[in-house]
Amino acid sequence: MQFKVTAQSLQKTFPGITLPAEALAAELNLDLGHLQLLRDGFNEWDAADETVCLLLLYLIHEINQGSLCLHLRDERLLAFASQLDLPGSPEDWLAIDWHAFSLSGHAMFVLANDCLYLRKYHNAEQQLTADISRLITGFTGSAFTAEHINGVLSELLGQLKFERVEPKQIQAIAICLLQSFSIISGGPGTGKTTIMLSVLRGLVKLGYAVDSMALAAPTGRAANRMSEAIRHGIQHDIRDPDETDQALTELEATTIHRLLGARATRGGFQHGSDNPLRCQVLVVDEVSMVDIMLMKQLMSAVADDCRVILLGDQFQLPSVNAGAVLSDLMPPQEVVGYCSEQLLEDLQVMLAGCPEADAIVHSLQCVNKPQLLTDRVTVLSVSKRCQPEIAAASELVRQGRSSALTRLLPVIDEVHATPDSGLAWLPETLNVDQWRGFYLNWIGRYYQSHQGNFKAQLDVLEGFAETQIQLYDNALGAIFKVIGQCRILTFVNQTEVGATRMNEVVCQWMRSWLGEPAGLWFHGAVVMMQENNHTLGIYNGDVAILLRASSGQMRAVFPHSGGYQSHSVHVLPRFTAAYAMTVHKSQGSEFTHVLMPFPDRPEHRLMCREILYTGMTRAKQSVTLYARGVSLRAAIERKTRRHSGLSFWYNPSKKR
Ligand SMILES: Nc1ncnc2c1ncn2[C@@H]1O[C@H](COP(=O)(O)OP(=O)(O)OP(=O)(O)O)[C@@H](O)[C@H]1O
Repeated sequence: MQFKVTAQSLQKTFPGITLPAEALAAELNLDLGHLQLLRDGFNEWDAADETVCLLLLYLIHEINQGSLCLHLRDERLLAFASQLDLPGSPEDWLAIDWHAFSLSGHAMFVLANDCLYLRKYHNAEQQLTADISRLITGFTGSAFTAEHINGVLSELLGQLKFERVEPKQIQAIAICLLQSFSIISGGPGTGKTTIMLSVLRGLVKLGYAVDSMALAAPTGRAANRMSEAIRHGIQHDIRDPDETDQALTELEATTIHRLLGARATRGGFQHGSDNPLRCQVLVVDEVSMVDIMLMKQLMSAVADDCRVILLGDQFQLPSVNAGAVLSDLMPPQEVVGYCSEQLLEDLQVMLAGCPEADAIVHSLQCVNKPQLLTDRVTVLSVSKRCQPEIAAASELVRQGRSSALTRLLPVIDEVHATPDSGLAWLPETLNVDQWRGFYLNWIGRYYQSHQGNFKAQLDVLEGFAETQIQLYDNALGAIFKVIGQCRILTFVNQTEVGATRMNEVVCQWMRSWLGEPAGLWFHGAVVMMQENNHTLGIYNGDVAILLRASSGQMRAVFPHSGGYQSHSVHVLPRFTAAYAMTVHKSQGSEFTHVLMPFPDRPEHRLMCREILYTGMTRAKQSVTLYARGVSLRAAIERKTRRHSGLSFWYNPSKKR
């Protein structure tokens, strides 16, 4: 938990140094923990002057914004320095002897490639780089020739039920079978899970045992979705699944923390370089949510004979903690689609007989000096699930094209005009009561138009027999379909456009619509967990419906392994209403219709492209934005920027 630093605490921490404390506290994202570390240092360092102090405060700010380091030539730093009359230039700052600043005999900072690091982040970055290199160049597991893969690949493609497998999907499967380390990035519905399934099936055909495979994701909910997706894929997308497919459906994905054996009390992990994981294939999903420290630990625990496949969407929100590992590992836009001559030759052999072979080969360009990751990444871009207008609009957001997007958005002025399909923009002109009326109408429309599936089924479930939940599959199925219809996704928790307030207002309306008495919770309330409970198999972000059971007790019912499970509300982790949730919480979920209200301050720090992109791409059918034009433009134009030294994997000689 971070405590916001005040001007007063800054002055107290650095009494000998004249600082524009008010400006610093207002503009920088500082925390007390890091500040105390600097205070301890300043007591020991003779050479620390005002410039050092300000640069280190800016370093803390950058770390708290998710960067691993401070780029000493960064334009924003230069603008900030000139605003504060900070003496010197980047050349002077680079010439400071940063190694001289140590605490208890340990150097605290590292300067590398014009970037200033706290040592722990530099070490993490170095170790991650070394481990990924090791997994690529020192792989000791089974490798397959292109000829060998050719037979398996055509069998795999022939077993997919789709009318057309996209060229990039085929390329991704081929690359994952060929390479010991590969990454697939793509937006929602572009087929990452489908590819993963084909790759796992291919590896089984090539001789890997199902029990040598491990699946992991950063959160329990994402891990659950991964296992469910495999079961669903085998059932629906594969022609004539056989026994090994059946075995694959039994693979249970786990959280990365659990896989690594995180120690609850002593901290640290059981698995690392000295005690590697035993799996020979590791697939990690939702990698955009994994921070540098966890990724470093995970890669260090992967044995030399293990294949690694990373899946995620590089354009989604980066991890809560420091780093943007997935996007750092992906190629910059200008080198997407580049590969080595060797890969091109291999692809020609692997794809022999495949009707898409020419399209794939012609979409690639050879580079003279391939780097470590050049031949190991595939970007998927055709969504097989998302409504085309939403896909096109989210692409404009991703590219930061605010004018093009605002031109594309149909402007509406009332709730009845919100579309059943596609996009709409309601410019923010409503007063508080009108705004509440708007979103109650919006939510009410979906719940009321499905009354028979929601209100009527709640009557069926009133006083349900808690030990025989399987008897209510139909009623619960109908209810969860309605719950998945609509969600308000917010940037913030507080204010009239924040999840907390909106949930209160919606709960009040729901209670009265359902005719429920006053009280803390009610029969039919839709709720979301805010913590994990591994024993119950319940995870942060899981959504449940509260129902009164035959015992009179309120119970929460969750979808679980194709059926449902119920728990007394008294044993649940902390939970909240789920009609509105922050975009951060919605990661990995999908809804038919999404309403996104923007904070009215365009300069709000959460107003950024990645949040808007992540929120919009949660919607399958319609997105309605409630925003001032200036806020909408600000969000699209502000890109999250996290500095690290990891982005040199494609062209190390390129200067930033
Ligand atoms: N080539 C294809 N043709 C038709 N449908 C496809 C194709 N590829 C995948 N699908 C279907 O599209 C849907 C989305 O695919 P999948 O779940 O693999 O995407 P994803 O990228 O993993 O999505 P998410 O990020 O939301 O988990 C699935 O229902 C899948 O069956």
